[in-house]
Amino acid sequence: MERKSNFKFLLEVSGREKNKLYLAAIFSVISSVFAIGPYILMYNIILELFKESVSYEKIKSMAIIVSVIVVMRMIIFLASGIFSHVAAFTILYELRMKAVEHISKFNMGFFTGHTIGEVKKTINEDIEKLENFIAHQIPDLASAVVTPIIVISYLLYLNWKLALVLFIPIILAFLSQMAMFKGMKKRMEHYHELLEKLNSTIIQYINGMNVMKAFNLSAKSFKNYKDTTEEYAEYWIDITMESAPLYGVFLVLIDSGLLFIIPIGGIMFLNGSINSSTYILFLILSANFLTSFKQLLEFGSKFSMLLEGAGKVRNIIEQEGQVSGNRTLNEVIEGKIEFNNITFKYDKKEVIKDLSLTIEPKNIVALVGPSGSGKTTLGQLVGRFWDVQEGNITIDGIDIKHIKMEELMDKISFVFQNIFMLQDTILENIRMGSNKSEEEVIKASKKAQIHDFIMALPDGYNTLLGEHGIKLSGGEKQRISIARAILKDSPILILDEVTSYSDIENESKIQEALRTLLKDKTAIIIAHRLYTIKNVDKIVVLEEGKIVEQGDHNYLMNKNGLYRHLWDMYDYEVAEVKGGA
Ligand SMILES: Nc1ncnc2c1ncn2[C@@H]1O[C@H](COP(=O)(O)OP(=O)(O)OP(=O)(O)O)[C@@H](O)[C@H]1O
Repeated sequence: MERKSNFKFLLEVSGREKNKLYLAAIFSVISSVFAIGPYILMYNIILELFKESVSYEKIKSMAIIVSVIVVMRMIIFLASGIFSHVAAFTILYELRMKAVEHISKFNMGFFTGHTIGEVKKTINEDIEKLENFIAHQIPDLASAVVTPIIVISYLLYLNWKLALVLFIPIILAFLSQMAMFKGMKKRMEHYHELLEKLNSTIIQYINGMNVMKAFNLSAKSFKNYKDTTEEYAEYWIDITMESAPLYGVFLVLIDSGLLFIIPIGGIMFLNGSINSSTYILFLILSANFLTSFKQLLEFGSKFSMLLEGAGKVRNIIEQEGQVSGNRTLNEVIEGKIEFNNITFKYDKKEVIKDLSLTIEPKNIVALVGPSGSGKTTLGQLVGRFWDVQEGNITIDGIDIKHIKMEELMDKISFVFQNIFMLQDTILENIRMGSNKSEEEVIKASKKAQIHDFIMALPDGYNTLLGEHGIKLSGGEKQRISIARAILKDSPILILDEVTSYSDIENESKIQEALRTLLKDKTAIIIAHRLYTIKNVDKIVVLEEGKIVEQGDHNYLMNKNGLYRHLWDMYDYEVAEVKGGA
């Protein structure tokens, strides 16, 4: 069932460049027909040589025809390759763009359900395998089907009885192939699983190297990689051991065609049912016929591998993305956020439970609570990183699911702890694809307290970040990310407060930058350090996905509940640190 639809998908994908592919297939067939030409001429030359008076003129002209055919075949073969490759790379480009574009529509859930290794393998390797199918196998298949048909039809026409003899090795070889492919689909699925595992262990091993080194875990992780590589090697050894005998039988049977033709043809020749020329032609063409047939059967083995890969590509391309709403928002919005009886679970466990909360326009609300109480999740739900299962979230009374995704993203800025930097200049890292001018970027950077730092760099705003450029400290990245948000100037802000600052100077600069950023915005601060949120409009205390208290600092301190308890613990920790220092 799945196999069929994966095949359909392959045809559909290839169909986008069908004219080029038809041409490639036609040229490929012509080139294979031309490939038979030299055999026929060879046969005629042999016949000529057997004649009593050999005409060297005739042989010479046949030799010239053979060379012309060989050259023409080469040209036609090249043309077929050019058409199929142009088609393949056009399709591959489209598929890759589509896959990458489509991925951005998935909610974060997709990326927790699939490893980076898996996604990378699909976009790079599985799509690349389609190139093999489109550029090589479609034209090869066309000629592998057409050539044996032409040859066998001709042989049947010459002498159908002797031609039927050729079917004996074919039927036997076919049976051995069937035995070889039994359970192939399962094996191919296992092969792809192993390859993905191999990919993700490599990525994990390299990406996590610094953390693992710090914890002395690199040996363990290396062991994971080693084990997966071993498993992969064992898989191939098993497959080879299992299929090698059957493949050997297949090859022998296919090549045994002449074993049947020589004696049976010989007997027929001796009893006068065929003449010598027919006998010679059979000997020559049956070898050609069986080789093309071998190609056709071998195609089957590559094909099941390809279908499995095509299935993976489909999984990404046809995976339902997050449905964007179609409502647009006013240029200027109030920025009121309401959570109406929302319930959310990542998997089975409810992380947010029937929660309701209203955040008035331009108010700053801090979410506090023990680790794992759902603060980050609640913040991310506003940007539809995930969709709630029950209830709804509204902005100015409009359900966020109904708002156009681009509009929603335009109205919300996120400042996370884990800041992603593009491998680009600082200017572009602050601009983040917007068309804001350099002056505006500089203004935002000044407000974010990062301008002086940038100006002290050798290339200023044109300094490259990333692998080939400079590295930033955590606090500097934080200020760049604040500059991004100031420049974007969205009315709503979701801020995941950093847990620790590298130094006092950085800390005071970041606090100053945040004050500018938060001015006149509706903001949700996911708070980890209680003293930074003492003055916000409302503090919401979460525990196991529920609001247990809310109010301002003084109210909550007097209430003597969880908030007070968190403060007591916090004071104790701070005193400990100070005492220890
Ligand atoms: N991507 C995810 N997939 C599955 N479960 C998740 C995911 N992210 C968080 N969780 C779980 O959801 C719960 C709430 O997590 P969340 O990060 O929202 O809490 P938090 O209050 O922000 O915690 P912290 O203060 O430690 O950052 C936790 O039990 C966590 O394990």
